[in-house]
Amino acid sequence: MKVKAAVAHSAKQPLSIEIVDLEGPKEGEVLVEIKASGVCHTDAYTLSGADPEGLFPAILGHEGAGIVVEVGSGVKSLQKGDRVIPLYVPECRNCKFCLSGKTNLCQAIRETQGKGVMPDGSSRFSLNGKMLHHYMGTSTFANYTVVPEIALAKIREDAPLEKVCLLGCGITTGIGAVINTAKVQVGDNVVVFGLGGVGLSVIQGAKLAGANMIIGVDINPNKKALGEKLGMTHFVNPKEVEGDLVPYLVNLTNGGADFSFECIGNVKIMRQALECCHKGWGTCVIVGVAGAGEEISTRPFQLVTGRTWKGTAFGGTKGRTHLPKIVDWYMEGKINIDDLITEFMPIEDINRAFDLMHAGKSIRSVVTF
Ligand SMILES: NC(=O)c1ccc[n+]([C@@H]2O[C@H](COP(=O)([O-])OP(=O)(O)OC[C@H]3O[C@@H](n4cnc5c(N)ncnc54)[C@H](O)[C@@H]3O)[C@@H](O)[C@H]2O)c1
Ligand SMILES: N[C@@H](CCC(=O)N[C@@H](CSCO)C(=O)NCC(=O)O)C(=O)O
Ligand SMILES: [Zn+2]
Ligand SMILES: [Zn+2]
Repeated sequence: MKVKAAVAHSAKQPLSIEIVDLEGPKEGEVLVEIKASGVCHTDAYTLSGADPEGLFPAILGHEGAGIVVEVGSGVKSLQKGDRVIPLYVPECRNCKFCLSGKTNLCQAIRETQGKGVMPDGSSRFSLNGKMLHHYMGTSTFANYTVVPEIALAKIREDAPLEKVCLLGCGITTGIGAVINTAKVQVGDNVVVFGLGGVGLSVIQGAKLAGANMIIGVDINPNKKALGEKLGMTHFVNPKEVEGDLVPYLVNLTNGGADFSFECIGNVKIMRQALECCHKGWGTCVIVGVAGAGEEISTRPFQLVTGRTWKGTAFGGTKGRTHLPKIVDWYMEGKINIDDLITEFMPIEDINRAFDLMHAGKSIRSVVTF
């Protein structure tokens, strides 16, 4: 079939709206009509050329929601008409990782996903007979996409897809980082570096968890108002801090953060995020994605004296099991999605979504089809 897609022909180039060919779903696969997709910083990261797994040409996008149109042979858990959110972290419920009960990082199809193809090693997308790569197993910047059954969370019918698409990545990642990964407790002091869609969702997660101080750190002062609305108690602009940021934060928290979250993807800030943690027990959660070849460093003494570095993908969320409940939280008014959407725009305008992100003028743009 012919579908409309924003194609990334090569790194650093604007996306190009094209009519591309999409093959139907094969065994264990599902054809989904994508109704809306958020634009996450990770899409920009891959488009920038910094992603070691970045492949071109590709159809990017991993924060979508849509409706099942057709299921391939053997698909049992979904049927035509089901509302779904594609998962870049699938949940097969059968691999060593799923069965461990210790992680959400299902590895059933990770290898082919990283190569930009479906589990059988081929792509469903092509343009003028030339193969286009899938991206993160989801490729939501197209009005139709094919996704493995194990990478689709079925959600309730009455959820607005143009809103809950953001649960496909940023908001779930931020809230999950707090609840699943850090396990923030009532009264904890939390520092969040980077107040984009992810960091602001860490703030709302910390508020839900009953944190005491929720300190947001961002170089863009325009993030303050929304941070405060979502539960931030203190805003720190590093450009306005006299002296070093780390002792400033340690002093502000009376000894250091119980938990810090790096939601930028900057390895220098990852160090500051670790070092502002409380001696003896503070934990820094790495959420941001850093470019190819970048490494984190600190004095081992920071770890010897009781600080911990850990990381999270999709906020530790098991998509098929947990996302329906997180959609319920939104429908019940327990979590905020609406305020994080700064603009809806047709897919034709998707390059403006990247421009707004780079200019610090958006939280989440949502493209519709
Ligand atoms: N681990 C995961 O599963 C996961 C999921 C989603 C996103 N991410 C990553 O999380 C990061 C954040 O994503 P996002 O969509 O919220 O991005 P975003 O671009 O919307 O937000 C980033 C924020 O960081 C701020 N910032 C930039 N440099 C800064 C600095 N030096 N000091 C303080 N603040 C600074 C920006 O002003 C902006 O508010 C990205 O690296 C993204 O790739 C990871
Ligand atoms: N391809 C990158 C990895 C990027 C990365 O870490 N992605 C996160 C999700 S970011 C969503 O916005 C993730 O889920 N990681 C786990 C995984 O990729 O298996 C690289 O190679 O550096
Ligand atoms: Zn993302
Ligand atoms: Zn699995």
